[in-house]
Amino acid sequence: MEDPQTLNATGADENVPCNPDVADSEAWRLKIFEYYKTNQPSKIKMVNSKMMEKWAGKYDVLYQNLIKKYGPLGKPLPVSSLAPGGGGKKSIGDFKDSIVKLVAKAVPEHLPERNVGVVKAKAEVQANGLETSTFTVCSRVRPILPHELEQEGGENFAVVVPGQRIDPTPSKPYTEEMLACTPKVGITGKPKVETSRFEFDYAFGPDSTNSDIYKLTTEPLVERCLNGQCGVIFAYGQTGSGKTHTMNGIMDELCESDIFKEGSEVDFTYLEMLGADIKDCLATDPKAKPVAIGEALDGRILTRNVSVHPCADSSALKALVSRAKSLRATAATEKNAASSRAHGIGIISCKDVETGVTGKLYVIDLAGSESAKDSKKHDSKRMAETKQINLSLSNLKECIRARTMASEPGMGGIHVPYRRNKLTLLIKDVFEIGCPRICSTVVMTNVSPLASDVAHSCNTLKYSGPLRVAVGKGKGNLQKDEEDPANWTVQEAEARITDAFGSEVGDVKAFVGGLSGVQLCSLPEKDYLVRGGNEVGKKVYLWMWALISDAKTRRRRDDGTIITKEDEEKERLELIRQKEEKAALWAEREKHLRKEF
Ligand SMILES: Nc1ncnc2c1ncn2[C@@H]1O[C@H](COP(=O)(O)OP(=O)(O)OP(=O)(O)O)[C@@H](O)[C@H]1O
Repeated sequence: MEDPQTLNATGADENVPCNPDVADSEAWRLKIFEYYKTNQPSKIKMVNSKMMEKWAGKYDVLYQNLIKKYGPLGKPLPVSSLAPGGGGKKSIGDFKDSIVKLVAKAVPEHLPERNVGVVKAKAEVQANGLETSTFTVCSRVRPILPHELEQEGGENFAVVVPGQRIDPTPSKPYTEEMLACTPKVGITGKPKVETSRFEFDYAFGPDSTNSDIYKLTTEPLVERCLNGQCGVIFAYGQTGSGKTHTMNGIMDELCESDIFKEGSEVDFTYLEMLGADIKDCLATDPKAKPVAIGEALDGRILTRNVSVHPCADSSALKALVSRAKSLRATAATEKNAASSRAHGIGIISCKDVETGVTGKLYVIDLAGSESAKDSKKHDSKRMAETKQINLSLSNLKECIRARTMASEPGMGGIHVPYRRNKLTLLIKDVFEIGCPRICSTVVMTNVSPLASDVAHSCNTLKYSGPLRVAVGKGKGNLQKDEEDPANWTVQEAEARITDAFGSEVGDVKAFVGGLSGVQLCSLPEKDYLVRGGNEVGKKVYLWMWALISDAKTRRRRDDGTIITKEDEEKERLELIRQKEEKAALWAEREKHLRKEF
């Protein structure tokens, strides 16, 4: 066999034998092996039987391609000229037009009508008393920005796009896809895209406006808030992916919403949180003490040194929102021209003046997640900030994952670590299993459309998609717990209190005051004392809490049915019987053994 060096091709088009002496596969294998060893040693593993089979009869073409891609034998091209993803002399940016066409092919032409009720449908599962916390997980890809469009060359073109609306199945009644088309340049030097599909409740494209998004995702949360419950929407994603744009847009829409209704009082608070440091953005006293968030013995979340701003009407709320936005923007530019380095938390409270029941709506603009590449140039202070941000984001994801897992039938005993972080502690109701105050949470995953960000976008989408629990999938088949006060209607609450306390409470209708069980659960002790007097009010309050804590520790079978006290007693007696039977058997055996020896 001829020495491969003597067949040395010094240029892409030279000396490559079309019908070479070394025509047999083994000789070509050695030749290609030598080539990789010299020009691309890190890929030497690729010379294997699979490759040889694939290129059988076309080894000369393969060799030509290698020369084009990695340079003539012995003169490898510098690494910097190789495109990411395995390209040759040309980079991904050089194939912009072809890749844009390939991405366009992946986009469906006609989409069926959109289902506009996903958040509400999930709320109905809650309304049955079957689930206390539901998650709707959406994604939004922002448009390419004018300055990005103006950039010549590079990877400033869109590869993340909304895809199909998926046909419904019982476990996935409504699903939309987000596609991430990762551009690559193949060994033949041709561009291609690898399409990854991610499923969400809603996938919003660059044409969707904040107002569209508000209607589908946040309007139902306003209803929650007005009913004394809890709604949370937060934006999560890479720095510069559009979180602040989305959450600010949602707050603007909220100012114009139905949140102002007769008989309710609206308050607004805006906090900024970085690790354990919490700042009240709307504090009027410059010497205000640091904000503190903690948990009371009875499980309520208490905040200290937080300014609460009453809003008489929409223009008062607008003024506060725009002050919070501008303060947040100033803080961001002081530190970094582009980035919010802390979580921004807007809290709207709606108090029913008659009943005192307060609903809450949280609009949370999370600090941007950063990859190692993004934070390479940070100084030590910025690195410490990044660490804090990444820690709290990972805790938040862990809590959502654990809470959604706890919604799967048969998944008992799951720990949700919401106390590890002030952000998750603040929105504890979302994570507490069996929390009497029901919560609807919307997770908005923001991604950049750019080819240069596609790896980060894929990671973000890959992580957030599975957090979604399909409507009715969760514990949809759970047996309703009739003993849990959170499930009582107004009439049931009246009947239960009458059964337990008879005439002791006096006028039971006045005591219950038209509140449902879940509303009664969220009343503080002092309200019970006002309703029933110090002695009886306290008795009813303690009785309610005993029922609530029993409901929280109630055991269930895998099929979702409740294990009642009687069932537990039967189980206990059966265990005793089995133990006694075993003991008797052993006693009998021992008797026989004694006889034998
Ligand atoms: N849907 C959109 N339409 C138009 N412009 C958008 C959209 N989304 C984002 N932008 C623009 O993109 C830029 C970055 O967005 P934004 O500041 O919201 O990102 P971010 O994710 O909050 O970043 P960071 O985490 O660094 O704060 C802004 O100039 C914003 O106006």
